Amino acid sequence: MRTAYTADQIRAAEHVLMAGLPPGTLMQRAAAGLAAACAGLLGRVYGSRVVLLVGSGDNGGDALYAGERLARRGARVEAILAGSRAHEAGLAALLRAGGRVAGPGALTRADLIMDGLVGIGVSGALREPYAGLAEEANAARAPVVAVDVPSGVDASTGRVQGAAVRALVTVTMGAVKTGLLVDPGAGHAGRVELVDIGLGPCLPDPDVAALTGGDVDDLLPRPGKESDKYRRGVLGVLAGSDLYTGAAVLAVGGALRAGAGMVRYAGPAEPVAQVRAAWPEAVITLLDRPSIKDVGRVQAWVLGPGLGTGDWAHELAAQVLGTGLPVLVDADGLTVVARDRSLLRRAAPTLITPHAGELARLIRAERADIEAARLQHARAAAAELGVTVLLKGSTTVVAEEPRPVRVNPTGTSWLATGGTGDVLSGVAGALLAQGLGAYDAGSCAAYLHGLAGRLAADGAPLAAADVATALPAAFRAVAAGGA
Ligand SMILES: NC(=O)C1=CN([C@@H]2O[C@H](COP(=O)(O)OP(=O)(O)OC[C@H]3O[C@@H](n4cnc5c(N)ncnc54)[C@H](OP(=O)(O)O)[C@@H]3O)[C@@H](O)[C@H]2O)[C@@H](O)CC1
Ligand SMILES: [K+]
Repeated sequence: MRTAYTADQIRAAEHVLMAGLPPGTLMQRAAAGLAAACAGLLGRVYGSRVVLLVGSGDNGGDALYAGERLARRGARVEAILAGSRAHEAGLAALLRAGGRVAGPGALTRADLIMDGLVGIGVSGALREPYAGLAEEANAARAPVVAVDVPSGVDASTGRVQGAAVRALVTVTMGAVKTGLLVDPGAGHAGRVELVDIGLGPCLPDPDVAALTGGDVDDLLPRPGKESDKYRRGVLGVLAGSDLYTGAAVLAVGGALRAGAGMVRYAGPAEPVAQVRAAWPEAVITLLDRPSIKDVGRVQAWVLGPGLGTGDWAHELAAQVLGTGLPVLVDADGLTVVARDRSLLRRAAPTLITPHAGELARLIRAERADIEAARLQHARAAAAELGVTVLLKGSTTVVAEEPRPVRVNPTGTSWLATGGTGDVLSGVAGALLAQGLGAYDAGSCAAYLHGLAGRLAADGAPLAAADVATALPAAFRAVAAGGA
């Protein structure tokens, strides 16, 4: 499990750790790790040109001391001082080692740029000249190594207001910051390398966590010798309408490929015909009225993809949400519950899987605000609605009170295409039916779906059905430890 922390959590932990150490110890540990990461990127340090962007705080201090170390190994190190002051001892050390102070023009001749403008001490959008320097660094040909966080990214949330550095690598000190795992910040951070400065024992419970392939493998239910199709978990899928048939096919496909012992599909004639043709494995109930009475026993429900939003959908929603079983609500199901949020008041687990627009309707917020601050909104929605929230998008996050938000590390932009959400709902529903809690089912499903998306896309556009087809490969990659 990869864990991450807010700026306040890091500061508090640093405070405790620093109290027992000689002054400057942590910054030297940080600088040593930073210099080693830069040396690794440069390959040959001697003679290379390193340009430091140095802000007025300790983030600049880290850069100056790392610059000193590289200068002692023969690099030509130049520091651009962005603030009215700079870390005094750090600057003196750099100058003693042969480094010098330069103007912004130095950026064009750099082999490597170190971004030490601001770290966890930033507040608000970057001011000038910091903002302009961030943009010049982004435009330069040299790779950028961000110190602790890319300047302009909020370390606690991943929010970006205005200009922000785009790094190839972010070398982060002591612990990963939440903003490095959540877009848009994650998109600016590049590869995140953690420098151990001894903070571990001082850290509180994490703010967010990201599953690894190994974690997913540990969480996934495996059929045992005693398993039969009923004991492995039966999923009921209420999806599709005479107008939208594809959603039903994709949701059932996702569920069948995600290990459900059996998938029961119930719907009107058109999607029934399509599901029957695509998935002879599914057990089908043709509905001539909105009732789950004749569907048979299930361990969990998926409600919503392509279901429509009229009385039919509302009646089915009321019935499944009235059961004591886990229910996943997606797509049209979300529109129905947004109109009548009392449907979500229930004791059994409920996993909702909105994208930003659907969540906006549910919690009466603006879509743009949700996209800019995904974590906070997912968390707030989970608390307000009393459900587990899987918020889909550039970074998919899973929030459930009172646990750390799970941030999904897999995925590809190619997944932003119609129907992939239907596959995801089938996968998560199948995991619910197999007995995983909503939090684990949601985060494992997001991981596997994102990985299947990557495998299916492989650098080219994909169709949602390809994601379902790639699911077995994703399961195998996780089991083999290769994901
Ligand atoms: N503590 C530790 O033990 C360790 C800390 N470490 C390192 O220290 C970093 C934190 O250092 P920090 O607290 O000095 O804050 P930092 O990120 O440099 O920024 C503050 C400065 O930025 C400025 N500024 C603020 N907002 C701005 C804006 N919008 N636009 C422009 N400028 C803005 C603000 O200027 P002012 O407003 O005061 O003029 C202030 O001077 C941390 O990320 C890590 O790298 C490591 O060495 C490990 C040990
Ligand atoms: K920085």
